[in-house]
Amino acid sequence: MVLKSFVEVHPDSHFPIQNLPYGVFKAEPGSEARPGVAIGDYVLDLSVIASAGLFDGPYLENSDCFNQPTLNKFLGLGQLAWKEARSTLQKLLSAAEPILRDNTSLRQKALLPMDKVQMLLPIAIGDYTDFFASKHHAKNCGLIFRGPENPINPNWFHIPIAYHGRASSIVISGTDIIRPRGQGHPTVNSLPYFGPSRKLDFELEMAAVVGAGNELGKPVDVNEAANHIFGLVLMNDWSARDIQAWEYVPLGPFLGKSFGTTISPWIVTLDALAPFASDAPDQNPPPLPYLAEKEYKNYDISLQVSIVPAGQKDACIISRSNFKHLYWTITQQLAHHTINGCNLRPGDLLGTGTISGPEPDSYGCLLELTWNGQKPLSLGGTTRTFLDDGDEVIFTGCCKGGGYNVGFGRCSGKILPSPP
Ligand SMILES: O=C(O)/C=C/C(=O)CC(=O)CC(=O)O
Ligand SMILES: [Ca+2]
Ligand SMILES: [Mg+2]
Repeated sequence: MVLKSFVEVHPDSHFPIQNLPYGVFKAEPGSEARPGVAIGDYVLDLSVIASAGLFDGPYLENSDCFNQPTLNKFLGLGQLAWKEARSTLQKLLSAAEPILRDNTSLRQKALLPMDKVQMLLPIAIGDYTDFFASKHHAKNCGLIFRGPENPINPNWFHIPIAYHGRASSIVISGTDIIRPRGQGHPTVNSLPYFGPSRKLDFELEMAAVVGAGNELGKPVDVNEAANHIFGLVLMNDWSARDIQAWEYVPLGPFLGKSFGTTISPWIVTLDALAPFASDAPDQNPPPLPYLAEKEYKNYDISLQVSIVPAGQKDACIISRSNFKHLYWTITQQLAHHTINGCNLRPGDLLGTGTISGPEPDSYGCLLELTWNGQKPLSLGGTTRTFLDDGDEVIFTGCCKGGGYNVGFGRCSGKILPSPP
């Protein structure tokens, strides 16, 4: 039988009792930030549950991890504490359990309507890394940026390539993104262009949130790597293609990427995603032993990108992709990240890279969808090559289970004009 909550949850909801993703919210503008989990259209305030003494297992009983303005402390406690929290919360919220169900005053204090609270960044992100793990995306970018000779560099099939991103400009879904200014390619015999980016793009990604870290000098074994990942969020790695194309040869992404990155507010745990595990694509050539896994696992997460064009009300779907298309798994990414001894810390964010599928309608950015502006997209009676000021980009992600969803909600951002 499918587990049910006493909280009424619509069958289409992303947040049934099987999910219970973690976020950080403010009940009112002046109030303190605190951790919560999503259940249907409500947020369960974990500080209230903790104060009521309802986390009574060995790992959480005397912990103040739910009286914090971020989830970092809880993440650092490790997977046994996460499992204890999940089983405590699933029990408390289940239809059969009277403790919270039948305590009206506690219920009113602990369950807050989601549309009344403000969601914040759930973690303090010390370091942010962005991988490049979709073969389809790597190939398309190679064809566009480097030509048909060798679209994918040979090292790509051996190394989960990444770049170090900028943590300070990571923002929560719903935050406006200011169009960056920067340098673009000179035309023949002229100086480089300087001004507002003319090729502003999104990148459909997900990101792993690091739970327990590793010590400097002590790499994480690839078959242990899942124990270090707390969960996943949706991520938009906003990218200015003109700035990127001019600056990144030979060193890689810098100002073309660092002006903003958006994440969704709810961290869906790997425990909630476990029923949706799917086989990752075959890796040929086989990876080196330190990247060889007992099981190559992705998750079947349907992803969708829509745009509300400037001045319009309705969203137009422009791409449908899936997390399962990633070539390098998140566990290989994490193991590779630490193989030189680099230490990860609770709350670090590891972007997967743009998640493009094999079909043109599953590409994960406008660079690919419009083939660098050569094939404009039609949407809502207008067309786009790259993003206009006023456009809003919305990602959603959801796993469909037997009788329930495990979803991520949305990750959105609207483009504001560059400063004058
Ligand atoms: O050089 C290229 O082919 C393009 C690279 C990127 O845009 C970097 C990036 O953000 C990787 C990714 O999202 O997959
Ligand atoms: Ca990216
Ligand atoms: Mg970015």
